[in-house]
Amino acid sequence: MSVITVSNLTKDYGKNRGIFNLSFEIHKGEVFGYLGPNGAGKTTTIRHLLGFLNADKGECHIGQLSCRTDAEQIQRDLGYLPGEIAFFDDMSGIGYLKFIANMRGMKNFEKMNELISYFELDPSGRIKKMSKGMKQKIGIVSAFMHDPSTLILDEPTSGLDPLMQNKFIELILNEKSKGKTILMSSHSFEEVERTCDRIGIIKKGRFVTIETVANLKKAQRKIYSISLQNEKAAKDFATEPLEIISINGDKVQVAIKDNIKVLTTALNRHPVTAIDVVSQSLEEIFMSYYGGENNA
Ligand SMILES: Nc1ncnc2c1ncn2[C@@H]1O[C@H](COP(=O)(O)OP(=O)(O)OP(=O)(O)O)[C@@H](O)[C@H]1O
Repeated sequence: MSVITVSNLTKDYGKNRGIFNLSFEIHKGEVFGYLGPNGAGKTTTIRHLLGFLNADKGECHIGQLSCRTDAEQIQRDLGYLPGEIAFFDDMSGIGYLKFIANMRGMKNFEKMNELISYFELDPSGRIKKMSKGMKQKIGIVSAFMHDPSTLILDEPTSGLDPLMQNKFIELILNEKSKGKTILMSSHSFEEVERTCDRIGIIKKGRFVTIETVANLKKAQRKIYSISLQNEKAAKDFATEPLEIISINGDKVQVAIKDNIKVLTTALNRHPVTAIDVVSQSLEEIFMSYYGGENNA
């Protein structure tokens, strides 16, 4: 069952900036990672889902609600963590949380208190005086405290230290086990790898891929490091019809996708002393989609 549905969503800011014909669905109980370089269009998409922006073309829905016409209800029900949180700086952390709770008509504060202690947060001080990480924790508590069934989180761990990032990942896994549906934009490959079922990567406002994490890993070629008896043998090995990545002394690195037979034939023909698989991290896989560009 689709919980978040985006159809042909387009917002054209001119000069090829914005988002163009984006379509995707996020199913119940799924954690969807929304990735892309800076300026790719992640926040623009999210702002449409919250009903803060109206599309030039296309539409999006959360459950049965239209993000355009039912924005008020969506904003009340959804668990939303913005990329940049606009706080009332003069309020205390707890004052802000109670204010939001009140707006949502929240009666039960159990989850709010649990989250405050889980993230080791002292919300009594004024937000103005809080560190970036503390403010981020307030934002996270605010997004999760009413136990929403759907959450949209824009770079949720930015500003958190590694211990707290880990705690956040545990929180996501726990919420996922309860059937929550989550869209999460992120620049942290580790966080995405550990939490997401599927990933959509956008660049310049268009999808370059939407894939399961498992398939992304599978589709990737494998790198083998072959050790040979000496440098000359390594050079000879490198003349085989294989994709040679590097030759370094008596070691040759080759990339293999479907041509494993070519490799086994080559291995039989040369004085090989060892073979190691060089594992590629998901980050390296992502970077091949990002294309190594700094700009979207
Ligand atoms: N109000 C606006 N007016 C004009 N251009 C805009 C506006 N808002 C966003 N853009 C442009 O649209 C593109 C997408 O921006 P967006 O903030 O959605 O990217 P992002 O993927 O969230 O980036 P980041 O990872 O840096 O947060 C960028 O080129 C940005 O400059």
